[in-house]
Amino acid sequence: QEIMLQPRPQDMKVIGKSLTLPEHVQLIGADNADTDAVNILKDLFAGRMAKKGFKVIIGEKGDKAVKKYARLVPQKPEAYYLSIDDKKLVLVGSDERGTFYGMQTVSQLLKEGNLPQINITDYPDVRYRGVVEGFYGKPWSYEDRVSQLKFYGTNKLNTYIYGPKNDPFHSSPNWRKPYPQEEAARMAELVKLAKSNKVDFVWAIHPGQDIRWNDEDRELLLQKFGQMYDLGIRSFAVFFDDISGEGTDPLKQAELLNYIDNQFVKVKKDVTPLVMCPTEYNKSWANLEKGYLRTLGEKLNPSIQIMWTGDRVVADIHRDGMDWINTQIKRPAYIWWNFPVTDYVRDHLLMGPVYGNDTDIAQTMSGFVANPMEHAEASKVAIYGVADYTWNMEKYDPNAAWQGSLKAIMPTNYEALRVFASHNSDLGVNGHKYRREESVIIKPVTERFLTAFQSESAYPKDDFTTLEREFKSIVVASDILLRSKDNDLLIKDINPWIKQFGLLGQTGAAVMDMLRDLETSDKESFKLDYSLVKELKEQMFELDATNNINPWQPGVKVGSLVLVPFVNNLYAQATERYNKQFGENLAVVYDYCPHTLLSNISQVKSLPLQLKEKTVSLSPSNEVIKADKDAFITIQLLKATKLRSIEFNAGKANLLQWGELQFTTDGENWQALACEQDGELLKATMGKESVKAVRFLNKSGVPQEFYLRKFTLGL
Ligand SMILES: CC(=O)N[C@@H]1[C@@H](O)[C@H](O)C(CO)=C[C@H]1N
Repeated sequence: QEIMLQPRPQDMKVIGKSLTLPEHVQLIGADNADTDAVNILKDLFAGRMAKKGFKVIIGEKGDKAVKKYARLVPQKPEAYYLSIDDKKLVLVGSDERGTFYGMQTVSQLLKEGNLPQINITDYPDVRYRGVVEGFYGKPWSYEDRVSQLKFYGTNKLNTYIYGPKNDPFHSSPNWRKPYPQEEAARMAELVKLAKSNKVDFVWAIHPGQDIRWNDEDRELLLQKFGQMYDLGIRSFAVFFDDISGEGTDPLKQAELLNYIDNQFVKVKKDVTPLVMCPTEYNKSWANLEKGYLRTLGEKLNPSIQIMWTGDRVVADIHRDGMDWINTQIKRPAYIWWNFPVTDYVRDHLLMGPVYGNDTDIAQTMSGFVANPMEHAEASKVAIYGVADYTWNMEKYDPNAAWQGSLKAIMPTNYEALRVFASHNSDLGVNGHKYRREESVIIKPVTERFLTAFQSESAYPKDDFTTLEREFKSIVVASDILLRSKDNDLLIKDINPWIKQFGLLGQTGAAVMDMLRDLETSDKESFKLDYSLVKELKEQMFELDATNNINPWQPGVKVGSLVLVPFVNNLYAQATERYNKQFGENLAVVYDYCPHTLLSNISQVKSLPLQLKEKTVSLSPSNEVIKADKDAFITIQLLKATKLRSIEFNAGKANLLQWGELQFTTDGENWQALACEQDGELLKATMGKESVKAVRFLNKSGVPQEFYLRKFTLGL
C-alpha cells in the first residue's frame, strides 16, 4: 500500500516486498555516525544487536563505513540516502542532520515490525525551517516547549526562534538584564533538548523600543548575548518590529547588527548566521522614499538574514512578493509567516490546513518559520503542515498534511479532532483582513438549505438529514475529545472551545427539531425545542463571557464562519415562521453587533467591534498605529444612549497633548469630553447627555504614532 512519510520525501522507490524485522542486526559505522541518529537506531533495533546478521550501515559522507555509497547522497545540507533490501539497510547523511533525518524516516517505515524494501534520496527545499515563538500573549510553558522541540526533530524542522513578545527579558526594557537563575537553567535544558533533536535554538532580543544608540547599550546587548551563549545558545536574532522612535533608524540598526556580527558571531566561530527582523517587515509598510529596506540591504553584512512577513503583516507568501523583497534587501528573505498566530483574534483557534503559499518559491527564501498560537499543542496542526511544505514544496498537499497532522496529534481520537478542527479554522473579522476556509464540506448544504427554507419551498430532505447528522457528530466529537487520553496538554488547553463546540452541536440539533415541529404543526414540541435553543444559546453566551478573558479579544468562538450564523439564521426564521403560522410572538434574539466603527486610519478601519453584556469595545491591535493629521476613530451607536463610561488607551502618556476624546449627541456637532488620565489610560467624566457617537481625534496637525490598547464604551 502507498507509503506515506512526513515530510514527503523528494524521491522514493519501493524495490521489493516488505521484510519482517531481522532477528539479528549487525551495526557497521555506528561509532563514527551521528550520535543522535545512532541512539534512535539502537532504540529501534533494541535486543537485536549481534556480531553477525542483517547489516545496518550508517554514517556521513566521508566516513569509511559508507564510502561505497557516498556518491548517492545529494550534495546538499541535511540530505540523506537510504536503501533497504533483504541483505542490508544503508543510511548515509550528507551531514549529521541528514543522517538524523534519515533515521526519522526509518522510524516511520518501521511500522508494525516490518520494513519495506526501498530506496529513498531526500533533502529539504528550504534551508531554515521551523517556528518563531514570536507572538503577544502568554508565552509557551517549559512543558510546551519540550513537546515542541521533540515534534520538530520528528518532523525534520531545524529552527526554533525564541522571541515571546511578553517575556520581559526578551523585550524592552529588561533585555539588558540576565535571566534569573531558575529561568536560565530551564533555558539551558531546552537548548540541550533542541540540540539532540537537531534544532537550532535561536535566542532573539527585542531592544528597539528603548535602545539608545550608544556604546553602553551596545555592550549591554553583547553582554546579554554572551550570557545566552554561556547557556548553550549558538544562534541569535535581533527583532526591530512593532516599535516607534529612535530605534527605527535603519543605519543605526545596520551598524549595531554588523557590530554584533563582527565582534560576536564571527569571533565565536560556532554561532550560526545572525537573523534580524526589520521594522518595515511587510510590503504594505515599505516607505521607498525613506529607503529603509534599501539601506538594510546595502549596509547589512551579507550573511545576516532579514525576516519578512509578506505583502502585509498577516499574508500568504507569493512569488511576486518574494522577487520584490529580495531585490530590496539584496538577499533571499527569511520568511516569518504569521500563521497560525491568534494574538489578534484570541477568541479563535486556527486548526485548519496550511495553504495559500506558492509552491514554486523555495529557492527565493533562506528560511520559513511560522508564528504559532499561544496554544502550543493546537499549533502543531499548522506546524506539521509547514514541515511538509518547507521540506518538499512542489509536492505539498495541504489536505493530506492536515489529515496527517491530526493523526500525529491524536492517534486514537483523530476522527473527533478532525470534526472539531474542520469547524475551527477561520479567524472571524479582524484588523489584518486575513481569513481562512472553514466548514468547507457542509457550507454549500447550509446555504442551499437556508435559501430553500426562506423561499418557503420544501427543503431537500437529504439536506435536512445531512445537517442533523453534522450537528450530532459535533456533539459526539466534543464528548469524545473531552474524555480523550490521546493528548492531555491539548485537551486541557482548548477545553473551553471543545465545550463550546458541544453546545453548538446541541443547539444546531435542537433547531433542526424546531423545523421538524413546524412540519408536523406540533406547537407544544416547537415551544419546547425553542426554549431548549434559547437555553443553549444562553449557555454559549455565558461560556463566552466567562472563559479566556483577556483585554484583547476575550471569549470562546467556534464555528464562527458558517455554523454559528447558519444556526442563528435558521432559529430566527423558524421562530418568525412559527409566530406567523400560529399568531404568536416568541422573541427572536439576534446576536450581532448593531454599532458601527468609523475611521480614516487604514490599520484601524477593519478592526471588529466587540459587544459584551454591558460594553462595546474596539478590538485592540499589536502594531504601531500610524495616524495622519486629522485621523479619527469613531464608535457610533445604533441609537443615542446614556453611557456609563468611556475609556481610551493609546499606550502613550502624552496623549492629551495631541489627541482629544469627543462625543456627539446628534452625529453632527462634536464637543470635547472632559477626561482624567492615569498612566496611559484616558477616562472621560460622564455628563447627562445621551451619546450617539464617541471619537478619538488627532488634532495636533501632524502625524502621530501610538498603540491601540483600549477603546471601550460602558453601555
Ligand atoms: C514580525 C511580526 O509579525 N511582528 C508582530 C508579531 O509579534 C505578532 O505576533 C503579529 C501577529 O499578530 C504581528 C506583528 N505585529
